[in-house]
Amino acid sequence: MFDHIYNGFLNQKIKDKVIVVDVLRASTTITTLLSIVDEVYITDSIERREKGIYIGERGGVKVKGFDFNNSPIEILKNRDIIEERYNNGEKIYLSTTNGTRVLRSLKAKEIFIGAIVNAKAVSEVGDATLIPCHRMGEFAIEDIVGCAYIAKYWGNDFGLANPELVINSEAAKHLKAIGYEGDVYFSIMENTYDIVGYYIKEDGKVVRYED
Ligand SMILES: O=C(O)[C@H](CS(=O)(=O)O)OP(=O)(O)O
Ligand SMILES: [Mg+2]
Repeated sequence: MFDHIYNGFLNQKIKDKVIVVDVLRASTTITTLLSIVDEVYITDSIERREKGIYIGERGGVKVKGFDFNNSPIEILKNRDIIEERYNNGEKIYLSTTNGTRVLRSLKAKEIFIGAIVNAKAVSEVGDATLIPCHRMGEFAIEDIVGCAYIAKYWGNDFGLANPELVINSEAAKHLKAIGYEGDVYFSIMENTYDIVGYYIKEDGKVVRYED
């Protein structure tokens, strides 16, 4: 059933508006960051090129030399220092294994960031194509579930808006194995935020969407 749905996502017509969904954890992290700062730069590099706050991971493990992992809980635990450094002029850079690479490669007129933590808010951007991210090139059930949570507000969740599917996903098992179980439970807390990230491709950054 899931392959059929995933292929359905892959074969859908890309509308002017797309919603990129990476529940574990890039979309959840970006939405969390936008509750603290006004913009998040998206990069696929793991180098520290200029002064700034570098956040990211490869395979779930914080990049050596980065400040924080792609972890919403780690970010909230450090929100004061992030806010202080950001207010002192440092940019925030996010680089993750899957989600930020999908963002940088996607071509669409308007690109929004969707997750379970902002499902209702992002569903209100209007008629959009849901783009579930992969996980290292493989099908990621947690991202299909995230799309279902958003589609629920359009009238049909395909019976997939089920947090157990996220908790029991391979990505969640991996995060639990490397000590980030808290992020899994944080990521399934529906509508924690009414913030929607909007990716300005030409600037390489995500800002809060103001409709
Ligand atoms: O950091 C994450 O949760 C994942 C990497 S993995 O799937 O845990 O290896 O990256 P993301 O780009 O957020 O899917
Ligand atoms: Mg992911």
